[in-house]
Amino acid sequence: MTYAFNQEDRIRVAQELVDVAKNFANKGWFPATAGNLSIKLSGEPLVFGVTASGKDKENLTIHDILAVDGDSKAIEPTNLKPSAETLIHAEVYKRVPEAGACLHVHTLYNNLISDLLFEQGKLRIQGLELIKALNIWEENAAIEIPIVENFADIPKLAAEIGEVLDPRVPAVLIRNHGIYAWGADVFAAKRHVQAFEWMFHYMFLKLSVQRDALAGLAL
Ligand SMILES: CSC[C@@H](O)[C@@H](O)C(=O)COP(=O)(O)O
Ligand SMILES: [Zn+2]
Repeated sequence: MTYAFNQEDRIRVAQELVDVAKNFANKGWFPATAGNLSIKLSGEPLVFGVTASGKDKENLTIHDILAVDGDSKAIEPTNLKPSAETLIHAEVYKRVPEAGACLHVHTLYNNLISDLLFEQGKLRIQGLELIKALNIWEENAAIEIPIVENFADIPKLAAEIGEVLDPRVPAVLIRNHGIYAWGADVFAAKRHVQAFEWMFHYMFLKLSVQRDALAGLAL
C-alpha cells in the first residue's frame, strides 16, 4: 500500500503531538498517563499518527507515536501498542472529514460537569465569548456538547460518540472520563480543548453558585 504522506510528514506530526502534549501536561490534564492524541496523515485511505498506549504524556517523545489505519491497526511492524481508545479517534475522522487532529484529556472540570449534567445528555452553553474560539461567530450563540456514558467496551463507546457528535460543536464529553475534541489541524484542536475546558470551569462554578443561592432561599 502506498500512502499520501512521507517520512517528513510523520516526523512533523509526531513533533506536533509532543508539543501539544507538553502544553496540556503543564496544566495537569494527563493525570496518571491518561489522555491520547492524534493527527491525521491521510484521509483516503484513513491513516493517522496516534500516541501509544500507557505512555506518560508528560514526557512524550516522537518515538511514542505510531501510524495506524481506519481499523486502528498499526500500518507497519512496531513494538508500540496504539492507544486503547484509538477507535474513538478513527470514528471522529470518519464522521468529520474536515477533522485533522483529535485530542483527549482528563480534567477535573470536564469530569465534574459531565457527571452533573449526564441525565440531560448534554451541556448547553450560551453567550460566552470563548464560543468564538470554536469558529462560531453569531451574537449570543448557543452550543450543546453531547455527554455519553463511559462504556468500558471501546467499540461501543466509539459508535455512541459517532452517533451523537455534532460537527458544528467539535467535542463530546464522556461521563466521569474526559473530553474528545477535534479541529482542522492541531492548532485548532488545541484551541478548542482550551476553550471547552475554560467554559467547563466557568459552568461548574456558575452552577455551584446558583445551587448555593437556591439553597439559601429555601432556608
Ligand atoms: C490511566 S487511566 C486512562 C485510560 O483508561 C484511558 O482513558 C486513557 O485516556 C489513556 O489510555 P491510553 O491507552 O494510554 O491512550
Ligand atoms: Zn481516556
